[in-house]
Amino acid sequence: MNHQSAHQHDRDDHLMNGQESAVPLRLGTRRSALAMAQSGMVAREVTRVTGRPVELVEITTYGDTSREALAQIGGTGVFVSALRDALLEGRIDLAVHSLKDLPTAAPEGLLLAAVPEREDARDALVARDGLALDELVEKLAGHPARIGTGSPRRMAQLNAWASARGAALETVPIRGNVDTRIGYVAAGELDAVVLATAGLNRLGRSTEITQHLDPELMVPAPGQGALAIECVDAALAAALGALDHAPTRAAVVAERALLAALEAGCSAPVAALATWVSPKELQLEGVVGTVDGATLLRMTANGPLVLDETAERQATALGHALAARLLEAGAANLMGERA
Ligand SMILES: NCc1[nH]cc(CCC(=O)O)c1CC(=O)O
Repeated sequence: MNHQSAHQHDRDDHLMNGQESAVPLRLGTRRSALAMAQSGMVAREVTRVTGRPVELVEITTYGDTSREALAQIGGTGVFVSALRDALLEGRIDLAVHSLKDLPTAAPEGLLLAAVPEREDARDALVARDGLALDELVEKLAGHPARIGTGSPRRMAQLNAWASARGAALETVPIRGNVDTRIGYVAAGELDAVVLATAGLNRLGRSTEITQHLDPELMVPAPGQGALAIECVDAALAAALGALDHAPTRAAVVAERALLAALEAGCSAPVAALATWVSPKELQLEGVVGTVDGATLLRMTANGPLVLDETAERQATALGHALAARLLEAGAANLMGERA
């Protein structure tokens, strides 16, 4: 009997702990297939490191409802603001964003709890007939290849690639989710579209990629392929820190420092990619140009970087140093040339 009640006592304890840990964390997410895929993956990881179940809370952002071109509605923050509002109002406990959609300035009270390990940062071509970019323009024999992208950064680098080869290419501004964009190619309305490799991988659609666009051809957007987990509560942020990948965080901090410094000085397309050339050296490549591709400034900076508590400061310094060199080389003159 004694034995049984002791056993019962254990079970009650266990149940109480179980109940405490069963309070679900509310994870705010956009509703797009890509956002849901990313949030589902993060949700499983959050449960693994916190022991708590996660419930997805769908939030509609302005970027999801507006039909306007992103360059028109301002771009920065349109996919993010509604999620951040929900965090600050306590309607959700954490939010998952694509890091490249995250404005460089964070509002007071939000913590960047984790930057998980980055997926493939490269852009990807999804072209008709399984073609790569050079095969596409060759096959069209002087008729301009029609390539869909709404991104000034992608337009600038596609146009620069084409003019360096005397290839005929026309960028067509498009918007919409991954399905819609690939649909233009399937329907024969466009010869190709450019999308982020990471998004296609996360959606299980990597087989539709006909060419990975290496940085020599196209440097990705700052933060592309990486996710950001934001929250308000410091204890939760500390627990979610287990999902942080220090080398990824340092890389995206460098890329975003470059973006922030250039945003102040120009509104031209900006690309940035930081890669680890050794475990203690980060290389940052930055591109600023005009949408027509006529001017493309491209520079690289290397910095020794130790992944300790000063890592973010070192990465920021690397981004700022490269931005200063780009501005000195004329990046500021590209100001206002956004198309
Ligand atoms: N602006 C939309 C957006 N934000 C993040 C991604 C892709 C996923 C990522 O970069 O992590 C995309 C779609 C795309 O560019 O194809």
